[in-house]
Amino acid sequence: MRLTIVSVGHKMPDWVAMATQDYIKRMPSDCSIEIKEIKPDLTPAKEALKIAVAIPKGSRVIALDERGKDQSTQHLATHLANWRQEGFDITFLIGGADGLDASLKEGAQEMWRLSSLTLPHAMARVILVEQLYRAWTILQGHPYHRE
Ligand SMILES: C[S@@+](CC[C@H](N)C(=O)[O-])C[C@H]1O[C@@H](n2cnc3c(N)ncnc32)[C@H](O)[C@@H]1O
Repeated sequence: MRLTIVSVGHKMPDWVAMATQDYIKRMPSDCSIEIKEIKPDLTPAKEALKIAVAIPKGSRVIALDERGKDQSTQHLATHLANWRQEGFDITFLIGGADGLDASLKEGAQEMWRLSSLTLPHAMARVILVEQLYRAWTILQGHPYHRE
């Protein structure tokens, strides 16, 4: 199973790269996370064209948006276990300053929110990667996650 994050924003501050890489390198090879950065463009519609090209063929798509469906960390762990069992590849989409284009949100299999707050896209990226790592530790019974 491959987890891909297609995220608008490049040349991110060092703290973003450091935080994401720290969690990414803790993930096992059969549950790896790849981040594909998309250069911000003038409109979400223009960004959508580049995002669509970056989505791996056959991958299920989850658009991240503050208006999306709530997920608990425990739910994420259950999803992760199912995706691994089914051998699904999953791509998460994170928009830029003006959010994701409607075409991407409508075309995605699901739309999730990480919080009811509007997060900066850099923060959404770090939180998503940490939550994927946390979900994986739950499946492993690793002490990183405590109830
Ligand atoms: C600065 S936000 C965009 C805000 C934009 N005005 C909108 O209405 O969507 C940039 C991106 O971060 C992600 N994001 C921000 N807050 C989020 C949240 N609470 N849950 C999930 N994703 C979020 C989304 O992918 C969003 O497109």
